[in-house]
Amino acid sequence: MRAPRGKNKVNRPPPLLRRPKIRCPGLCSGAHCFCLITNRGAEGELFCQYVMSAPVSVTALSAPGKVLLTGGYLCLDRSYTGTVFALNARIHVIVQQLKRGHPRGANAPAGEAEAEEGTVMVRSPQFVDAVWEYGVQRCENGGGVKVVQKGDGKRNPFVETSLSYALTYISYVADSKDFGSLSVTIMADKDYYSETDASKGKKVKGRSDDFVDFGVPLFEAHKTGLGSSAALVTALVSAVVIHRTMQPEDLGAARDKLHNLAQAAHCAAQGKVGSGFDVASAIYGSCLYRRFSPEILESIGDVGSDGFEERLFALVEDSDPKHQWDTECVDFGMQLPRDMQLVLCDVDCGSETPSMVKKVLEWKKNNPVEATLIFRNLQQNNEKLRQELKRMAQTPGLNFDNFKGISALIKRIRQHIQTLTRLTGVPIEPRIQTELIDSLTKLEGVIGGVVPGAGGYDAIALLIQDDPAVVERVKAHVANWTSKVEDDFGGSIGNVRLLDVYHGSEGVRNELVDQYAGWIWTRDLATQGLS
Ligand SMILES: Nc1ncnc2c1ncn2[C@@H]1O[C@H](COP(=O)(O)OP(=O)(O)O)[C@@H](O)[C@H]1O
Ligand SMILES: C[C@@](O)(CCOP(=O)(O)OP(=O)(O)O)CC(=O)O
Repeated sequence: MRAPRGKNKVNRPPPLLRRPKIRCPGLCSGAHCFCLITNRGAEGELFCQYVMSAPVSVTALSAPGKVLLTGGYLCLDRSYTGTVFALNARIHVIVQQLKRGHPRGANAPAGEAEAEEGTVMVRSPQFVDAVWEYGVQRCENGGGVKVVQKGDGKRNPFVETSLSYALTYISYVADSKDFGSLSVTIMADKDYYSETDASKGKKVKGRSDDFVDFGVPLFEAHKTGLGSSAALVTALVSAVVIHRTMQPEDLGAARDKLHNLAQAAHCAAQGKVGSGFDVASAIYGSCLYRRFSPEILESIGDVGSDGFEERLFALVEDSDPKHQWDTECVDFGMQLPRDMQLVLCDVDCGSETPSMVKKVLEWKKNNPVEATLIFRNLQQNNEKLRQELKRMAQTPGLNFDNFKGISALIKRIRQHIQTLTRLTGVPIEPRIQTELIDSLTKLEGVIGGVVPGAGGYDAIALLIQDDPAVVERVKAHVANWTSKVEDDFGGSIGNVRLLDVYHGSEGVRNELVDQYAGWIWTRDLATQGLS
């Protein structure tokens, strides 16, 4: 079914005043010195507005990061499941419609005539030089809509693919290829990346301190492994689709289609079909996840190939009887039991998931009997743990003293993971992680801990009593942590620190724009009654 075309949600503001050209000290990091200064900050400093045009409507939403508590490797196979928890760390995307047909005029670089028809300007203002400008290209023979990066800056495949997929879908649904120009701002909660000197720095007057300035280029930032790309792709495709074809209140009803679109875009950007648990939790929130059959995405082809838009439309609408979506997200939005909290400990070390996955799958293929035995054992215990958590979440009046069964189940799961580590020769739970989890588990108030997802030298997940004193105890324990064992894979642990991240439960959701004050064009939004 074709959805109605988007409507402007607010009245257009009066045209911007043109001012003399000055290098911008602010939001765009000076990268766009062709822009005209139009805004004054709280201390009288001038900020640019990219001057292409004035924002006329805005859509803001966010999607959560994830932690795959159990089911790493298993959930790549539809015979098994994974329990994924959404986190309260979220990636936000704000889409602003820019005034139509407004050329970049005298400031436009030569040879960019097509930019005047449709430009997408994407910024991640928490990072240095994180600005990507795209022209919108219509492809022949139903090949869809492709965004083409201008300039020779480092590409961002996740942003680029999400935009191409979202615009292709919209143009087909709305039967129009006319998007005007869009500005997209990406904001990430601070715990997606390790701290930097800048992120620990002082608050900037007039700018919301819900978000921090990392002060480094994005590609130098050290990820903490919360699933930034899946949350980003999910928030970005959802924001663009909602912005152009729906109203924010349609988000709930559109979830399944947005899930299909985000899975397709994320796989294309990654260049591989993963289990998709991260995109699913970004859309639906915490859930028991069973993956989709990988064949569903195999025949989609590339943006620009003949008939791509029709194939993408059928995929998103789930209208191809030969390739029907079979993702299962059960109990989505599930909660933890009362008096229980989930926290993550960053070990400042990160692992290479793709090669670990490849090696485990190779081992599984070469050792089918052993692999089935251990995967089944793991699945059974993972399922027991999930059922127990669910039962406790639904039982009133429980507290920490009731969590002994959970501790025992986690221990058993870890024994199987340690066996898998030994058999595969892949550092899923390497010895230095075992040492850290074991020592944390002995602390009063800690229920248990696991290496989530693919494991490796990534952050560990702890279930603890929901009490600030326990958080302080864990923090004190890991401060100045040094390993006393020799690692079986030669790994080492850097700074261990408790991330300020908890269970969040909720999937993609609409956001209010006032929380982005100082990061987006709030002055204009305020005059439009939006902030
Ligand atoms: N704040 C951001 N702004 C723009 N792009 C981002 C941002 N955060 C992440 N990305 C994109 O996601 C990529 C990281 O994805 P990936 O390596 O799969 O890590 P993760 O495990 O966190 O998903 C980055 O290289 C970048 O392309
Ligand atoms: C191995 C896996 O089953 C789980 C990987 O989980 P992680 O949370 O480790 O993933 P990344 O965000 O890619 O680092 C692969 C999958 O399911 O896709």
